[in-house]
Amino acid sequence: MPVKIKIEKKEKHTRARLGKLTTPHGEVETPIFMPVGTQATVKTMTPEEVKETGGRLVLSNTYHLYLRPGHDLVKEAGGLHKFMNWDGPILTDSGGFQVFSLGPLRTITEEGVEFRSHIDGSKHFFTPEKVMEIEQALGADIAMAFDECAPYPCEKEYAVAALERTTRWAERCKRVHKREDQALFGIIQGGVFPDLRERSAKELLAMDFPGYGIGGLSVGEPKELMYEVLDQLMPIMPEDKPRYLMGVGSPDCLIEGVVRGVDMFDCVLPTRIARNGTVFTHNGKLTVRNAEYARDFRPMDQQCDCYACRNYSRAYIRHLIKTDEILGIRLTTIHNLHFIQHLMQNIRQAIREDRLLEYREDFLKVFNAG
Ligand SMILES: CC1(C)O[C@@H]2[C@@H](CO[C@@]3(CNc4nc5cc6c(=O)[nH]c(N)nc6cc5[nH]4)OC(C)(C)O[C@@H]23)O1
Repeated sequence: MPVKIKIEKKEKHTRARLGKLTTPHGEVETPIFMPVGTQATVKTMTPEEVKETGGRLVLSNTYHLYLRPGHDLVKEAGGLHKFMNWDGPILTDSGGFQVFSLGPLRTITEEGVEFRSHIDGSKHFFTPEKVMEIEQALGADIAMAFDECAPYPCEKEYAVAALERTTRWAERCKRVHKREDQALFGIIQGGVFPDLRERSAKELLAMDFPGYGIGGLSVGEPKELMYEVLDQLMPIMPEDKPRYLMGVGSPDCLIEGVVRGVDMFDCVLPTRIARNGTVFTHNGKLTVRNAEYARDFRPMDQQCDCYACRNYSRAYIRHLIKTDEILGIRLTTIHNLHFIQHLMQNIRQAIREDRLLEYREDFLKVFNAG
């Protein structure tokens, strides 16, 4: 079994779990936030810096790496771990979401998806079999199945068709996935319809994947609706398999997801807003590029002990960002990744001490007041 989760403790008042996820490239603690490295790099960070912020498992993307530099090149380089010099676990998303979010540039059939590259408009055709070939060549520890993510909002009929195709494609992925040192995770769809979520889950649970992505969320639906879907879905998920909420998220969504039994998260938010000059602080978000910080010689977050907050002021980081100095977005990225990983560490400690609900209240009271 290349990937398995061992639940160390269940929080007394919620569905939250503390776990250890074992992979061919090492063991990580859950709940875990996975920094996104779409094109085989967590943008602006060296692997050592990602580790220094607390990152242990990173994401990369099949669609992007297939287009550039090509999965055959990555395989020739010795696989993704060697290519990007990351010796910890890696998860690759299947690109299902990317090709669907290309909008009019794609055509869906039972066989697969024809799409045009967002780079040069060239035509490509992804089938479950092709995506498995790509992911096995890349060599991540966890590979996501090729699925169809229904948009939000969408008609129930559309969500039914997408979940049924997702189930059929999951079977096709499983049939051709041979790499022993790579775990294939199924992805649950069903939009925001409780009965469809239950049906998608049961069909995929019957295939006995080692772990499950919860797809089709964080696609524009209200947060409360996402929480409702989780409230209905989690009770039927097996205790001994990892639950991975795809594309989530912000600090409040991470806490709410853990409360509902999610083990794994990924999101571009912390690194994306960092490149726009916005950082998370204990008092909410701070856009350090704003003029009000021009002569503010305090650290971005006075409660933070990350490299950026220990050594640089808001004024200096604002100056770097305003002058397009690359160090500026590197420092905001280091801070945001550290902030999120520190939040996850506090969440895991709160589970250990059965005080996750108190932690949620305390954290959000200050964070949302900012
Ligand atoms: C939150 C935030 C900042 O994250 C950004 C942007 C828009 O939302 C995101 C994050 N949400 C997200 N939902 C997903 C659902 C699936 C899914 O159903 N299947 C598969 N294979 N992969 C998925 C990946 C997902 N990512 O999705 C893209 C478009 C990748 O950019 C992200 O808002």
